[in-house]
Amino acid sequence: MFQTLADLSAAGTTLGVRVDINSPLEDGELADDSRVRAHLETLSELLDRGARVAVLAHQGRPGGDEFATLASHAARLDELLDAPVDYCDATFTAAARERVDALENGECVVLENTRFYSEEYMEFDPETAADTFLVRELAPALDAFVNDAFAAAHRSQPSLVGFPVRVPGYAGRVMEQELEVLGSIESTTTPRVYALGGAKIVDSLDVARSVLERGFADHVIVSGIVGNAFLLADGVQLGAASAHVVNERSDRAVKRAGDLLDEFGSRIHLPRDVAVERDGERVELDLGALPSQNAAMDIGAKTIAAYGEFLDEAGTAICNGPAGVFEDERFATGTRELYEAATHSGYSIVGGGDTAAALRRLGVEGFDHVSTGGGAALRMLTGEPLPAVEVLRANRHSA
Ligand SMILES: Nc1ncnc2c1ncn2[C@@H]1O[C@H](COP(=O)(O)OP(=O)(O)O)[C@@H](O)[C@H]1O
Ligand SMILES: O=C(OP(=O)(O)O)[C@H](O)COP(=O)(O)O
Repeated sequence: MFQTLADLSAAGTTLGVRVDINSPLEDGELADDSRVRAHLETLSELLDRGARVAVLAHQGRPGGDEFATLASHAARLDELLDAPVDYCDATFTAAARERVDALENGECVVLENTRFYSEEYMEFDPETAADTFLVRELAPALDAFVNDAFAAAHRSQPSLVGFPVRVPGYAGRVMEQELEVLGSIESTTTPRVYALGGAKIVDSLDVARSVLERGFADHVIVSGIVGNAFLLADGVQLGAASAHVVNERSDRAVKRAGDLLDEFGSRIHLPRDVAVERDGERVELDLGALPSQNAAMDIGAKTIAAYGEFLDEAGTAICNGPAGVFEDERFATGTRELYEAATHSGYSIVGGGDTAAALRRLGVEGFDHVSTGGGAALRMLTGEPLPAVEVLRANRHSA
């Protein structure tokens, strides 16, 4: 097991608290604060108990269009938390350490985007991560480390796996709750239906193989780019545009999907129709009416109806990835209706940063558990260990 906040004597201690507030931005500003809100429980509890909190987090990826400072995240936390929240435009330098040292009990400072520092975007074992500048320079300013960043727990990066080597490590409330729900899938009610969509083809293929091989999945229903990969594997001539969207993400996806169909085809269900753009409008095409010059951007009504039957009868529905390009209202139908149907199952779980944002945008509510993680949730569902969790379990420092 691992230590939680119940094991932590927080009053008067200086804590490094790693959260995942990696969020959609618009013009460099926070466009969706769901992940920020997800961590309010942990941060409020620690601050109310008199801790001095230094928040560590990443935003975007180097070179990506959502790579930005955490200034707007800090401002939103200052609005949402009762305690004073400051922002420091450094992460591990002397300036950062001085700012952390200056914290009073019940105060919080958000340190700068960890990925502004090159080693953070590399993967290391915990001991090597503990020797990176970020961890080596900042750890002496901390009494303990709390990891609440479930959504990044699949990344073996310094700010996620290095600190528990140097100071006592604890799971935050988000981490604790996510591990409890996602770690007990195999004890949920059957039939279990996994709805895998979105763009993370490789992760989704990993999940599909794992849950089918282990007998966790009674049905896997596929949509999104993932569904298109399976259609191509099944010999459906979607068209060059759809094939390009699949192959640019993974040149082995179609082969891997084909292998899964060969081994588990009776439990994998593919779209029966897709939606494409034609003259600016949404047009739904049966598979027999393909190929299409334009890419398949959503699943069609026949698919929604067929998948809805699986979901209505499901004891548990586990979902990740939008069914279509939900950002375009013309192609949001599949996501809206498929995920509405998923909430009618006995127990419904959904994961993914974009998926959760899609559900908020489309007004879909009623899931029993909305995970903060996408890739992390998928990795967890494959039964693979999460590096940031394993280093907490190692529990190198007693409580
Ligand atoms: N048929 C499709 N063609 C192109 N993009 C798609 C399609 N279906 C879904 N998407 C895209 O998938 C993205 C989200 O997928 P993903 O990152 O896997 O979700 P999450 O972050 O929830 O794990 C969305 O931006 C959506 O536009
Ligand atoms: O948004 C995240 O992952 P997700 O898109 O799988 O939910 C996490 O913050 C991890 O970010 P990364 O995939 O850039 O390492």
